[in-house]
Amino acid sequence: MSTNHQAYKRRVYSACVLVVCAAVSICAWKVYSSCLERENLALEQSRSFVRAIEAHVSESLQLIDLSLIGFSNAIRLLPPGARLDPETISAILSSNGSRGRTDYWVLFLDAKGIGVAASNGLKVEGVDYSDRDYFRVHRAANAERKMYVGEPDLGRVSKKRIFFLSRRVESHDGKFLGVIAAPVEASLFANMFRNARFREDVSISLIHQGGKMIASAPLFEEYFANDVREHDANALADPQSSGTYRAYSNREKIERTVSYRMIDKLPLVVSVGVSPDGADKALLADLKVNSAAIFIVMLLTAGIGRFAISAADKVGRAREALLKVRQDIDHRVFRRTADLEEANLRLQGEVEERKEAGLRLALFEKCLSQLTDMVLITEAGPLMETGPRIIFVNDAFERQTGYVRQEMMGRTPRMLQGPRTSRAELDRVRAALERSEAVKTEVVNYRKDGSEYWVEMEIVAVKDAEGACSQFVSIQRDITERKLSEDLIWKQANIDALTGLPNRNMFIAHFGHEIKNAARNGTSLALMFLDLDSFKEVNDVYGHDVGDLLLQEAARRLKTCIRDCDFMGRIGGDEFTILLTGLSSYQGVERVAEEILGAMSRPFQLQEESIFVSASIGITLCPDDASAVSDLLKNADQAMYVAKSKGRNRFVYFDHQMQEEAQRRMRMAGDLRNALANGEFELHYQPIVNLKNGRIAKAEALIRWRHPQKGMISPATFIPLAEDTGTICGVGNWVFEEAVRTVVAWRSRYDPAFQISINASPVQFKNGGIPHARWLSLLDEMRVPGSSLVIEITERLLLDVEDSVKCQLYALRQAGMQMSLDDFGTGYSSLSYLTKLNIDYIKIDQSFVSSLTPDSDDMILCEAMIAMAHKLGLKVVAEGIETEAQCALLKGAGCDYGQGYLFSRPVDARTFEGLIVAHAAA
Ligand SMILES: Nc1nc2c(ncn2[C@@H]2O[C@H](COP(=O)(O)OP(=O)(O)OP(=O)(O)O)[C@@H](O)[C@H]2O)c(=O)[nH]1
Repeated sequence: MSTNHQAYKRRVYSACVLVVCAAVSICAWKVYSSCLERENLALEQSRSFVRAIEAHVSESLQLIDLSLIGFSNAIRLLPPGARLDPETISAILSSNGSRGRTDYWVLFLDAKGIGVAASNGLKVEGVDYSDRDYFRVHRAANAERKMYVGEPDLGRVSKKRIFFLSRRVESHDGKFLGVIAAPVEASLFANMFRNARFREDVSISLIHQGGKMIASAPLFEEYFANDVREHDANALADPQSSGTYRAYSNREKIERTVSYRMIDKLPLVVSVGVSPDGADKALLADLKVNSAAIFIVMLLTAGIGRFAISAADKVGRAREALLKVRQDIDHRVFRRTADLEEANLRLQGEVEERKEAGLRLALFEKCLSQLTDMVLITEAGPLMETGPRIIFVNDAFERQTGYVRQEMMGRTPRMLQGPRTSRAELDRVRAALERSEAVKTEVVNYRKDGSEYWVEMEIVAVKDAEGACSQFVSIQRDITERKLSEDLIWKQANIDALTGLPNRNMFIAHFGHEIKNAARNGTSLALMFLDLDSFKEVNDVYGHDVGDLLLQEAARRLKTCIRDCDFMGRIGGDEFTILLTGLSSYQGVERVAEEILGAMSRPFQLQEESIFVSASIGITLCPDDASAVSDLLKNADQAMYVAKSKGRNRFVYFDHQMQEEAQRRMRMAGDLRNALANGEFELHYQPIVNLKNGRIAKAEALIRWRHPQKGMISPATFIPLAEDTGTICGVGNWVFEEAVRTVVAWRSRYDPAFQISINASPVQFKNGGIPHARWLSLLDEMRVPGSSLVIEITERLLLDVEDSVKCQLYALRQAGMQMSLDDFGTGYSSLSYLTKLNIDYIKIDQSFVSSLTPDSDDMILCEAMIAMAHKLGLKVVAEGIETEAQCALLKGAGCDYGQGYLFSRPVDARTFEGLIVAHAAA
């Protein structure tokens, strides 16, 4: 049973209880109100009744009074002197209306109260009525001329229960004639009262004010003429008014509510009593009726309630069943509606989608046709055997390939592939597509006309609703230009343009791979570092173009000496590296090195010239010597450097002493960089003597390095290092400044024309150049002319002379400085440079002087060089003069100046000054 139904039942119970309570309350209220009502009604009835009785009695008595008035007037109007005898009075009384009436009659009493006659023939004549109250009242002198009602009593003649109405009869002159009285039968009113009672308990009374009962119902006979003053005291106490009081009748054993009323202007009281018992009975009857009604109502309520509950139970069950059915129906309807709405939405969505799809398709087609990228769509057909069939290509695809669409439909993308299309890339693409994965690639494709182009393509798998791959979409872009430029950039970065060999970058990268491969395979490698010997001279003598050709030819020859699996590159000007790979032993290495030396030593036939060069090779072994690219390259370089130093045209294996030597050089290079700042350099001076007069005319400044730990280090050791490391520029500047300061001092002290020669390295002219502005400003500052200095340059500088070098030499000469060509005769000096560069002095190398004897070749060469120099206007300085004989021979040959141990070793400045002084004194 549902909670609703329980609630309903509770409501029914409550309603029943309410109905019963209401019925009981209504009945109680009804009883109570009817009780009140009845009492009020009884009271009201008694009041109305008493008024009606009063009216009736009053009216009846007024009628009788009218008779009395009539008789009275008739007697008064009798002629004066007429006798009031019984005949006359009887005549008067009989002529009027009272005759024949039974309820009252009229009698006349004379002035003495003796009966004269009666209207009904009653024998009252001579009966004394003078004791009657009414007679006494009327006879009194001050008697009022109005009707008087006498007390009830039994009639003296009639013997009836009567009371008297009477009037005083006077003569026309006011003389008392007697009393006209009308005895009225009380039963007349008693009967009327009896008939008027509406209930058994009701009592009606007419009481004389004197206290005697005139008429009553019930118990008329019993109460007549009884003094009821005690009983009806309330009514008689206030004769002017009306009212109500409670009275108890001992005789009837009943209590009544009595309403009384005084009859207007008469000494009579009418009272009507109503017993509350009567009302109680009625109330009881009402109660019974009401109780019965309540009982019936309760029964009915219970019945209805029970019926309602059982009906409600049924209704509840039916309602629940209905509710369930309804809920079920509602649920179904709801679901159905939802399904329908969903289906409707779906349908609408589908319609919209189709519309959109149509629009999209049109848009896509438009976009695809206008796209600059190529689009190719294939079915997701067999990838391995025939390849997927083409089902769509866009306009860009047609333009790019030269095929029209119809030619491509149904065929496979293989029609675009060719010999340079990477198989490996295609395999990778195919593998990805078989997994339905998107894939990107760059491949070479071929147009209809056979020309190739690079494409960058991204292929994605189009999947159907079940996730199965249905098509492949390939978006392609022509990247030929990018590839070409990438290729070019790559080549520029990796390939030596002159020889087509891998350059330093590529060689190093490949070298790294080979080291890994060798480590993996357990094989060894041999690295050769090859530098052509004196290749610079080839350039110098035959020109750069010939040098290029020679390098190309050298590369070709080298290739013939190595296997396909070996790898070689050009890593510098005339430097080649050769990597012998997959070696199980080093036995073949030497043979290859010798073969290379042989190939290089064969003459190079270039531009109808036979040119001879050789090569120096440094060899290092991996993993025996090292396993890192940089270490191996360094090793081979060091070994090559040693091969050079051992006289060139040879190969040298790397050993660890070389490494130590290299490290020593590295340390020294570091020390060299600090030496300048630490003031570790000194200038020593060697005199240059004027051979004609024997005086010290000049001094060559020679640098010395006083190392704090290693002591004095020779320039032959550190100058090449300074040149290699670039510190030579700083060192050269220091030398210049120091020489200027010295020459200033010595010029002022000893010889205003004194000159100091300083050596300038070719590297100084190349690396940043000579800071001639700084040098000249120093000369200005020191107030010394440029001519106080001689710059000694080597033939190397002249051989490699470039415009920038020429400019610098020119600038120095412009400042007044003189030029001296050092080591003259040992190199490939071009004599034309001597005049072009305004050389002032040539210094004959000491190698010509050291073994100088008369008629020797060196003597002839020296004489030739001196003669040539003089012819060109140059002065000659002979170096390395150690003996007087040498000095004499050179002097005899016309040499201008001499320098050597014969005169002095290089000495410090202070000692040199001593030499000047001594020479001057000598
Ligand atoms: N023709 C030509 N010469 C080059 C090229 N690259 C560098 N050189 C020159 O090759 C020469 C290399 O000289 P080095 O190896 O230092 O000296 P070298 O004359 O060979 O003397 P050693 O090596 O000491 O035997 C320099 O003169 C460069 O200017 C090039 O591509 N073509």
